[in-house]
Amino acid sequence: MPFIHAKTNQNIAPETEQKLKKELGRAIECLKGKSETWLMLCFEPNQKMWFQGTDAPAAMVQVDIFGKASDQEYNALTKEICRLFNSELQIPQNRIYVKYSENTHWGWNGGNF
Ligand SMILES: O=C(O)c1cc2cc(O)c(O)cc2[nH]1
Repeated sequence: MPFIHAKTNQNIAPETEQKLKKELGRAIECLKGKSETWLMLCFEPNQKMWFQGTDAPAAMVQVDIFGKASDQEYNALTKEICRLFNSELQIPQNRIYVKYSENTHWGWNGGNF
């Protein structure tokens, strides 16, 4: 049950949002055992964001997972996320942060996994 929460100061057109949704559903498979089946997404476009003193295109992508993944898996996912946000939203890869959180407790449907 991963959760990807992406904030950006760029607009996201409806067709781009669909593409991001589809591609992130594939990218999450970089993490062993994760898939679109349990993936929740949240896009927050048009945010007021500054990085390194400028409001040039930037993104903050937070990935929450239940359990753990390896450094290699995280590196592969960061590569995919940066490639995707660059190709779809024209955000330079050096203006994209990707942050990971591993969670031991995750609730769903009235109970915890
Ligand atoms: O996506 C995951 O991290 C995930 C899905 C899933 C389903 C399930 O029934 C479990 O017991 C664990 C679990 N993790």
